[in-house]
Amino acid sequence: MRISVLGAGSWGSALACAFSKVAPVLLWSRDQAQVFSIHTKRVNHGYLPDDVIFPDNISVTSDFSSACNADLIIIATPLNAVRGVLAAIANETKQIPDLILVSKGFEANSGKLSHEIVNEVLPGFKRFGLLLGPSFAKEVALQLPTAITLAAFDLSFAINWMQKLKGIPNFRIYAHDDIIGSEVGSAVKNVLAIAVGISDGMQLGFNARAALITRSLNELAALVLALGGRRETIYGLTGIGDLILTCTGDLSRNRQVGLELAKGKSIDVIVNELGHVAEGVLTAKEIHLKALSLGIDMPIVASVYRIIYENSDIKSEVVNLIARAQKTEFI
Ligand SMILES: NC(=O)C1=CN([C@@H]2O[C@H](COP(=O)(O)OP(=O)(O)OC[C@H]3O[C@@H](n4cnc5c(N)ncnc54)[C@H](O)[C@@H]3O)[C@@H](O)[C@H]2O)C=CC1
Ligand SMILES: O=C(CO)COP(=O)(O)O
Repeated sequence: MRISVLGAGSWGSALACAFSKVAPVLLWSRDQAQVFSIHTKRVNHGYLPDDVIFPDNISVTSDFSSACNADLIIIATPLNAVRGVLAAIANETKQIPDLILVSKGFEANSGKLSHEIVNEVLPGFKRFGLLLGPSFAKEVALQLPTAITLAAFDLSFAINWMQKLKGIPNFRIYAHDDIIGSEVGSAVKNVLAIAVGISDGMQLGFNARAALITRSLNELAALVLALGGRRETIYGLTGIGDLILTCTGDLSRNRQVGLELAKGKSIDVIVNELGHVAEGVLTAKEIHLKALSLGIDMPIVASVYRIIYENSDIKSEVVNLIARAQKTEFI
């Protein structure tokens, strides 16, 4: 079994390390200097801790063609690069290998989810799944216990790869067949983590954090159901699981964006300083527009949208959230 991972950022590198426990892995990066550095130093400085040493059965390449020659390709770029990567694979080979996508978000401008992008770029192609759930790259790379969901429209695809990837230490995969619910939860939680980061950064307290996470789950649930996901998925790893992780774990880049916004920094400065993708920034706009067009009430997402895109005052947004018209809890 040959596995290729496309994208040598934090998550692609962590997954390469994890999958190398069950098969040889070819890690592709578009950056030749990075390939040379990983090849010679066996670390991916700036993306994973320097004490994560790449095992010998991970090879690194900038040759896209050789990376397409695999039994399984993992696409681990930011979501907005997925369309181009899929097109490049289709351009490279007629025999497209099984694909697992791991990006979280809605595509900028189109508002599409990963599975919709696959359907557009590779019409009729069915052998793909999404690996999503609460999983900080650093902790996976350090082999700390992680449970994650592999969702596919065809459950047998997910079960097949769940079984083939068995044996990665401390990495437990659950198969699932609700791609839409899994994807939507994974995309929305990033925006909500920015909100919780703002609240924590403003030191609004533990009550506020609990309230925000709970009401966030309500918003996440509303969008999952409106877009055709299943209710049970909301309470799974890609729903509440990843929401809790990203809202409370300081390793989250999205939470960090919120913490920095609370200090009064501009979003451009924050994104520039971060040096890694925080999908919630672009996704906030897509989800806000989607909620408006579907008539779904998502006040926390709307606040994050206004703070990022309309330079709205953070303190006023907090006041407005609390002062919203009274309502029953579950309607
Ligand atoms: N870091 C994490 O803990 C986790 C990240 N994810 C998701 O994985 C995706 C990637 O995240 P990270 O690896 O953390 O981001 P990152 O910012 O650490 O790395 C992104 C990598 O993608 C590369 N890249 C960007 N555009 C590209 C393109 N057009 N073609 C080829 N390579 C390109 C960059 O050069 C960089 O190496 C995101 O959607 C994120 O939400 C999912 C689970 C965990
Ligand atoms: O998706 C993640 C963990 O499951 C990573 O979250 P961040 O992108 O906010 O770091």
